[in-house]
Amino acid sequence: MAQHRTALSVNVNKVALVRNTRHLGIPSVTRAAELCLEAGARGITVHPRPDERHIRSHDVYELAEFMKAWPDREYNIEGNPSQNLMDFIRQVRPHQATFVPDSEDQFTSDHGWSFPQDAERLAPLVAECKALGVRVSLFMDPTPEAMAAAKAVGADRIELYTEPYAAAWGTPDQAAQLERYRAAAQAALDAGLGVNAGHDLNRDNLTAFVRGVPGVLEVSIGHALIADALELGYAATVQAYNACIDAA
Ligand SMILES: CC(=O)[C@@H](O)[C@H](O)COP(=O)(O)O
Ligand SMILES: NCC(=O)COP(=O)(O)O
Repeated sequence: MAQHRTALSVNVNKVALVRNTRHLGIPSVTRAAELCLEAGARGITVHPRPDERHIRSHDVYELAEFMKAWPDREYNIEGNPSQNLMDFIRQVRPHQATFVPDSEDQFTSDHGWSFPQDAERLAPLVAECKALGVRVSLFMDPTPEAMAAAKAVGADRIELYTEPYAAAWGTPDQAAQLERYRAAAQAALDAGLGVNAGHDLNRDNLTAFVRGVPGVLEVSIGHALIADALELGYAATVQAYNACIDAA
């Protein structure tokens, strides 16, 4: 059993994706967030991409207003600080900004920041967030050697990009992948960083991840969780994911 309970932050991008296929406003992104928080999610995540394919600007602001009624829960906004993210951070001041090095038209996130290449442009943006009172997490591949550099640019946390772990689930590579993430998380902890994780986590692979990777403070989960919610409903789904965390 982990020493702390890993927080579940529900990414509601995919609710907006369905909503955007009509002009009817359903399904509601804020109602989804409300049902997830009522069921025990510890936070809400959005990744407003520049093309607004799912989360749109108005969603970011409406969720910011909505989250004021949930002062003990976390609002996490993800994105590339060289694109649209910083304007949202300046206006909304969420609890956490997760910097992700996606291109403008990226299909989905598929890699973390690179050091030393990205250090010079990240440092002032990290500093600006922290001056605004916003915690900064950097989306990172599971590379232990990069963690000291992430700390050096001022980040509070890193978010381990977990798609390679998820892709290896149920294959002979599973144990080796988990070991990569364990080592990367330990290096982050040793550097004084908090550890988040996300991308393609699901009800099958979550427990082993939280059990095997030290110090995971938060998992942000969207695609699989919202797919499960189509079958089970938001409340039962959030409870099931929290049960996966507790089973670790
Ligand atoms: C950083 C990360 O892994 C998530 O933000 C993920 O990319 C969600 O974005 P999509 O919902 O657009 O795939
Ligand atoms: N930061 C990861 C996230 O928010 C959700 O990723 P996914 O579960 O949609 O792959």
